[in-house]
Amino acid sequence: MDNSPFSSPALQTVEERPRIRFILSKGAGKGNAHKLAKEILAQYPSAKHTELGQAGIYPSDVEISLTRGPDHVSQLATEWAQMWGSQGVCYVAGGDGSVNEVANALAGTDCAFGVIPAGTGNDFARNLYGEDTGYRGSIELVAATKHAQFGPIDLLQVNDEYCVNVFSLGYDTEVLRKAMALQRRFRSLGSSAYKAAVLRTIFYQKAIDLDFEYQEPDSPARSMEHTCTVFVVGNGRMYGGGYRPLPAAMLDDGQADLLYSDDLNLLGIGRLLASYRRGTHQSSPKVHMTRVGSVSVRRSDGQPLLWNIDGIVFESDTVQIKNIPRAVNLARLSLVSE
Ligand SMILES: Nc1ncnc2c1ncn2[C@@H]1O[C@H](COP(=O)(O)OP(=O)(O)OP(=O)(O)O)[C@@H](O)[C@H]1O
Repeated sequence: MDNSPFSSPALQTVEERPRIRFILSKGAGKGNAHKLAKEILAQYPSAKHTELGQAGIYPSDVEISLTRGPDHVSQLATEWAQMWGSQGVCYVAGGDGSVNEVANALAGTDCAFGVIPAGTGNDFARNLYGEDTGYRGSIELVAATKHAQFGPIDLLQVNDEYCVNVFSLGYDTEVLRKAMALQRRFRSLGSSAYKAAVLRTIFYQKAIDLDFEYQEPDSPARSMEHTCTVFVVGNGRMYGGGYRPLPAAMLDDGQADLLYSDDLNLLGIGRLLASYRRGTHQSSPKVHMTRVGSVSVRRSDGQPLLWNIDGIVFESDTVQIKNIPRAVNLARLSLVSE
């Protein structure tokens, strides 16, 4: 795969993980879960539909489970891990929130997970498969599960949660919060909600005075006081529906990528967003990037900090981030067109 987000080759083949559960997240994207279930049955005619609490009741290697409530993604994954351990894999069809929930449920277990993009932004999936694959691509990926390979990836531990893709704070998170509110009102907006949200937050305060400390590999910890408009840490490369703040991040290299910017005015933010697309922001003197094993950050004024992991918003006084190498096993799927 060109521009691969993996630094090491896969370790396992599909024969070693024959027990498959497709978890179809009904809260994600444009609500294609039922359509996708039919496509899975076309690929795996002996697959059985099961609900939470019914794992393994049929003698079938492949189960299709539609979520019936907000906690079902993680509960269905936990149940599968408990039942099949190192023989198991959960493919989650959903967006970044659903992927985050599966990764949190399976971190530290032997069960693997894979991703069939079916959300709105699908930023984690874009790391894996290039630009948004669309519905047709998702169908191809269902077929590709028959040739999956598996390898461990890192997760960020952010306070008490795991992050599979990207952590960011401040103005980014305000944009995200607005975009989510717009998507709830107008589901058909899809990822255009992020652009609309940038326009709606144009007069918000964009820079925050931060106190932070980070640890680069084999170096003493560095402490900083800095006014930042953008502050991003991740193992994934993209956020916000395809913006690419961390273009060189690897999912499995044992380190996270950190980007922080200086205080940017409106024009500076516009330039940064445009150069994210091209990956040219790395040469800007207003943008600082490095690789880290851990980061801690808080607002200099002691106020609570607004932050998000994988598009899920949180608020806390301080944030402790630690990269956990090889924390969970991921299925690597190849699109035919790659
Ligand atoms: N049946 C359900 N009822 C209510 N919530 C559900 C149900 N099934 C799944 N969910 C929740 O809906 C949320 C869907 O968010 P997700 O991030 O996956 O999709 P998205 O917001 O469309 O995509 P993205 O984050 O990539 O923009 C998840 O938190 C998931 O747990």
